Amino acid sequence: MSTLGNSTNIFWHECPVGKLERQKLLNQQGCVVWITGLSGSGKSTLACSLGRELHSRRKLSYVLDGDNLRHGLNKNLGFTAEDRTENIRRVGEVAKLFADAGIICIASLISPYRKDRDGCRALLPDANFIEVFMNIPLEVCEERDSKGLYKLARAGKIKGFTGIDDPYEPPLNCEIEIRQKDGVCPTPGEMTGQVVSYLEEKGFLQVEGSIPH
Ligand SMILES: Nc1ncnc2c1ncn2[C@@H]1O[C@H](COP(=O)(O)OS(=O)(=O)O)[C@@H](OP(=O)(O)O)[C@H]1O
Ligand SMILES: Nc1ncnc2c1ncn2[C@@H]1O[C@H](COP(=O)(O)OP(=O)(O)O)[C@@H](O)[C@H]1O
Repeated sequence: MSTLGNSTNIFWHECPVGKLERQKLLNQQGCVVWITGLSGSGKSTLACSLGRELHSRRKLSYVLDGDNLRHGLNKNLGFTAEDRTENIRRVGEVAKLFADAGIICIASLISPYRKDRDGCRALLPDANFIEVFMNIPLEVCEERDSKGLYKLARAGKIKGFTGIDDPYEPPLNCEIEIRQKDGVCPTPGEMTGQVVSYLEEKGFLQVEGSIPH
């Protein structure tokens, strides 16, 4: 018997098929690619492009996109500091389940607070949490303004917009940084290549003793 959070009298039930067996079936290692950055920095673009590239390599991935999850799982949350923290906590827990399933989980959320991202990292073995920082200047994100939200925030019609009147805390020690070179943003293909190379180098795209199909 154990006590956890607000739940009492709960038990952990071990299932017979474990993570390693699932990974062998998939010939890959479950992990979380956590993409953080300002609105408009290219998180969703990278997440989708990465998912497509992994799929073409017969690797199973799944995208957890902040905007999309707020249509369902997180529809009761807004953008106060408390709600953002709860948003990230929930997605971190879901991402952990996907990684345990052997899937390469791609989470793309602003996730503005360092301690919240670190909390998600702490749910997994450290190497299995790959933090990708979209280090794209605010001016570039604002210039893109694909949803028109920066314009509304500047006009005071959205309060507490990240980067305008709400904080963003950049990672101190991320695994991957996407940044401009000579004032030019990498293309979606280049960003994707950077992440795939990392996954390949660290051995996430294969597993010893995989079961042939
Ligand atoms: N106040 C405020 N601040 C920032 N973003 C806002 C806000 N209001 C709405 N939006 C839209 O919500 C998307 C961000 O959702 P997230 O779940 O990723 O945010 S967070 O991680 O909880 O901070 C974000 O999507 P992206 O542009 O894809 O980042 C916006 O479209
Ligand atoms: N590497 C890139 N180079 C040029 N434009 C990009 C790049 N990545 C994203 N964009 C464009 O910027 C806008 C915002 O991208 P998006 O992926 O929606 O950002 P986020 O999910 O961080 O809000 C979109 O119009 C997208 O096409």
